[in-house]
Amino acid sequence: MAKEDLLSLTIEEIEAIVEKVGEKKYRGKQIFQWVQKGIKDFESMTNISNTLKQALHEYSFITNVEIEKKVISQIDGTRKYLFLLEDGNIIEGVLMQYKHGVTACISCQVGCQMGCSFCASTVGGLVRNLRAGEMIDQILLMQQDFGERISNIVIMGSGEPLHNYSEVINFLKIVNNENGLNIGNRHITLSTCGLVPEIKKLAELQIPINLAISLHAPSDEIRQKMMPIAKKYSLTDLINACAYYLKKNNRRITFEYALVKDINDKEIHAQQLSQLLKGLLCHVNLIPINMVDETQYKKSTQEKIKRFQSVLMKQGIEATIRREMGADIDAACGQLRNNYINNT
Ligand SMILES: C[S@@+](CC[C@H](N)C(=O)[O-])C[C@H]1O[C@@H](n2cnc3c(N)ncnc32)[C@H](O)[C@@H]1O
Ligand code: SF4
Repeated sequence: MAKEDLLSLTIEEIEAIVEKVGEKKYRGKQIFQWVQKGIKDFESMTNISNTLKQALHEYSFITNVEIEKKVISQIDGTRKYLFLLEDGNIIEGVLMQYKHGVTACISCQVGCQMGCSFCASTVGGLVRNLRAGEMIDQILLMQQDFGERISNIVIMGSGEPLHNYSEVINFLKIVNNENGLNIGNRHITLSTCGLVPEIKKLAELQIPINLAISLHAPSDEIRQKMMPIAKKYSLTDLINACAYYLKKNNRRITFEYALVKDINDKEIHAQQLSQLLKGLLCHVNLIPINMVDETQYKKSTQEKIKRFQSVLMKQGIEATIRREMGADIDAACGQLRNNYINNT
C-alpha cells in the first residue's frame, strides 16, 4: 500500500487511518493539529502513543517543502520565495503585506500546460500536479518565515487550479478547518484561465471563495491569440459558466485583464468588454502586463490603462488598476523559477 501524505488529508481521512490501526478516532484530530502546525516528525507529537507513532511511520509520511531562496522588496516588503519540493522540483510563492492583512500567493502545479502566450509559468510545460499538502506547506513556510499570521490566500502562482481540481478542493477543505490554518473561504481567491466544465462543477459545491477569471481579451479572436484555452471554450461558453457560478454562489466575480500594448488596450476593446460583462455581478482588475523574456508583448502606458478604466466605468462596469507589489523584485510569475532553473 502506498504511504499517505498526512498534510494532504482532512481530519476525517486521518481518523480513518487511525481507526484502521485500532486506535481511537479522536487521535486523528490530534495528528491533524500537529501536521497543520508544521510539525514534520512523529516523535514531536507528544500526546500520541509510541504504538500509533510506529503505525504512522508504516502507513504515512508528512510533506516537507523547503525554502530554497527568498528575495525581499526594499519598497514594500513583498517576499518572493522559491520552494524546493522533495522530488527536486522548484515552485514559487509570494507574500504581500496589505492594510487588511498578509496575503500569500501559492502555486498549485509545477509548471502549467495551458500555454498562455504571456505567461512564464507555462514555458517548460506541465511537470506535475501538487498535492494539497504541498500547497499547505507553502503557506506554513511563509508564515513561519514572516512571523505573522497569513490571513488571505490567492491561488495565482504557477499552475491552473481547475486543472488540478481534486487536490485544490482538498486543499480548500483543509486550509479552512478551524483545527488547522483556519483561513475563511471568503479570504481565498482561486484564479482560473477558464476551464468551463470545472467552473460549473465548482459552482455546484457552493464554497464561498472568490473566483477570478483570467479574461485578458474582449473577443474570441484576440483571446485565442493569447490563450489556447479560448480555442476550446468560447467567450460565450465562459460567460455562461460565470453566470451559472453567480446563480449558485451570488458572489461577485473578478475578471483579470492584463493590458498589452496595441493588442487589447484600445478604446474599442474597452467598449467590447463592457458589452460582454454587462449585467454580470463583477469587477474588472486591470493589470499592466509583466514583460516576460520569452514573449514579444509590451506594457500599455499608464495613460492608456486609465483611459481603458474610464470607458469601463462610464458603461457601469466597476474597474480598478492593480497596484504593483514588489516592483524592484519584479519577476513576472514563473520568471524567478525559470531564471533559477536556467542558471543552475
Ligand atoms: C499565473 S496565473 C495562475 C492562475 C491561473 N492559471 C490563471 O491563469 O488564472 C495568475 C494570474 O497571473 C496572470 N499572468 C500571467 N502572466 C502574466 C504576465 N506576464 N503579466 C501579467 N499577468 C500575468 C494570469 O493571467 C492570471 O490572471
Ligand atoms: S496564465 Fe495561468 S493558465 Fe495561463 S499559462 Fe499561466 S499559469 Fe497557466
